[in-house]
Amino acid sequence: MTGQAEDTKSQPTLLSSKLLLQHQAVEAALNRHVFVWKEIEKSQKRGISKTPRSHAVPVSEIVAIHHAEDEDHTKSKWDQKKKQQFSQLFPNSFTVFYVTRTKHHRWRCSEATFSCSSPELCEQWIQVTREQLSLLTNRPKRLLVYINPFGGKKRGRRIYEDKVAPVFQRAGVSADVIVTERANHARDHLTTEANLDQYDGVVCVGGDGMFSEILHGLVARTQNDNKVDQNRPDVELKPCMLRIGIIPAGSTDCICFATVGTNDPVTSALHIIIGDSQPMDVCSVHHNDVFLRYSVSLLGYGFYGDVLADSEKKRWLGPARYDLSGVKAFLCHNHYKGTVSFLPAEDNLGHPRDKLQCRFGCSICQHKQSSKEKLRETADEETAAEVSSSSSWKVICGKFIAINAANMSCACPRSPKGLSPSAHLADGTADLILVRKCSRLDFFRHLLRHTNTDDQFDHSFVEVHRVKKFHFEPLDPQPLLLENQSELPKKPGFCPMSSAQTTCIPSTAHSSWNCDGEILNHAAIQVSVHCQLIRLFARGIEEQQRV
Ligand SMILES: CCCCCCCCCCCCC/C=C/[C@@H](O)[C@H](CO)NC(=O)CCCCCCCCCCCCCCC
Ligand SMILES: Nc1ncnc2c1ncn2[C@@H]1O[C@H](COP(=O)(O)OP(=O)(O)OP(=O)(O)O)[C@@H](O)[C@H]1O
Ligand SMILES: [Ca+2]
Repeated sequence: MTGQAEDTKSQPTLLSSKLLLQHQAVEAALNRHVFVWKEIEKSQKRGISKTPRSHAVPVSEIVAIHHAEDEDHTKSKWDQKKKQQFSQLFPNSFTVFYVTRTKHHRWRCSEATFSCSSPELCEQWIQVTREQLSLLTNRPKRLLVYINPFGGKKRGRRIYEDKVAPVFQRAGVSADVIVTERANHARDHLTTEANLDQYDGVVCVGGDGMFSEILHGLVARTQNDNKVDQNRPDVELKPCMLRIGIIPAGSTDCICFATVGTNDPVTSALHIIIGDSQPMDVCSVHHNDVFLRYSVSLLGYGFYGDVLADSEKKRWLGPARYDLSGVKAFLCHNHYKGTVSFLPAEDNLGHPRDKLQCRFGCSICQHKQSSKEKLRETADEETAAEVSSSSSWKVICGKFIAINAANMSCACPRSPKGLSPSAHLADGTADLILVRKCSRLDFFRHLLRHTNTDDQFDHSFVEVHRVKKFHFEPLDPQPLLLENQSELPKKPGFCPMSSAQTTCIPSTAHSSWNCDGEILNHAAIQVSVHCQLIRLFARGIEEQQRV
């Protein structure tokens, strides 16, 4: 039995009785925190006595409780029929649906059906359990769902209808669904139209691009409602009240993977139902005094900018476009001149190479949360100014193959540990990775380390800093105009001081920024990390799986 089951002893029991679980007599008990059932001593069979098994489910992980005969839309016709037959044999039965953990951080909705000795007892179990569930105020009741029908392998709608909607229905979560009709439909609807008062959360069904739409819509709406000007690079943004759920149906699903540990629609649906909450940092990106975009995962100039710029022309290839463009960018082996200046984070926020990974209940992110709250409570602006000026700006000038700012690990199926394995989801910092000009073989070694256990920062040409803000200036801020304009590359991605004089055209010495999978129009940018600006229906990656 788990530690939580031990809790039954210290908490007053709300209900306990003998029940039948698949012909096996059990002693079941419910208190505020846990529902436990224990087999009543089994009769000795052929002289072998079996140890009675017991099971404990935290109330916070109970999805729902229903009469066993209730219709269940998650079941096939065959299973429905079997259920009906069972209900005829055992009329006073109820089914408890609860979270179970399987391999690779996947969650599933399991069920156990208990038969009672009377209809009154059955009603009592259902009522008392539902009362306990209603006390869990963090659970959403009504959601606004946006589905991108064209994301990833174009299976968003099917994924939602087949895997997610039935589980929401079982849990009594209602959803207003909007299938998007164009890019930025979800963003615009959230920013100006949606009546958000009636919802407990917003869910996107799609990839990182779709998440980015929800992020931009929700953050813009919150700032507009609070009269905060997003164009001011130094402004303190208002945190968003509604949580965001991600049902993964995209090409990379990096944000889902790095906050849940897997890109599995049912797992995400269960995290939403039980009302998990994971705060997350958001980077604002400005060009001078003009707001460009927000980023939560990767801001990448050079290699990842070039990969993205090229991959946009190959959208028809689906998720494979990134691999093809990745190989192309690798072969081009471009490097770019520029100046990076950054404001380092305080020492107590760890270091990108300290091997302390951000996990469920991460102490670094929690510490940050409580100090942020304390600061808000005292409204002590002097202390705030002191904290933010505790370190000074550093400047690095050079030739870079890649400049990556990872606001979180960026773990994804392509790279399970991510671009910066020790980056934190909610610490108010990003890890700034500078990959200087090096040989193609060295860069290959560096890339390869994203897929194995070796340290990708352990190279002389790579440096990594934990930062709160950074600026980038390309060496030549004005794009160089060639005499013959037709010689200019169509996208800024493939260009410049290529050491591989293959198909790459020498030109402007500029790459472009990949901002969570969107190309930015400016190379010179100013970036600030806004600590815990949003919250997701997630809990971070769980350390040990209880299988
Ligand atoms: C030798 C194998 C090395 C493999 C190295 C893989 C490193 C992969 C790191 C992935 C980091 C993803 C960060 C997430 C960014 C998202 O906000 C964004 C939106 O979805 N996704 C992309 O921009 C999509 C970016 C996708 C980037 C894919 C890069 C693939 C590189 C392949 C290089 C192959 C060299 C082979 C030489 C023969
Ligand atoms: N109905 C629509 N028609 C066309 N584009 C759309 C529609 N709805 C959303 N989009 C856009 O499609 C883009 C890609 O969506 P999404 O992220 O879901 O899938 P993806 O293929 O995995 O892309 P990514 O690589 O960004 O994860 C998003 O930038 C979004 O703005
Ligand atoms: Ca962070």
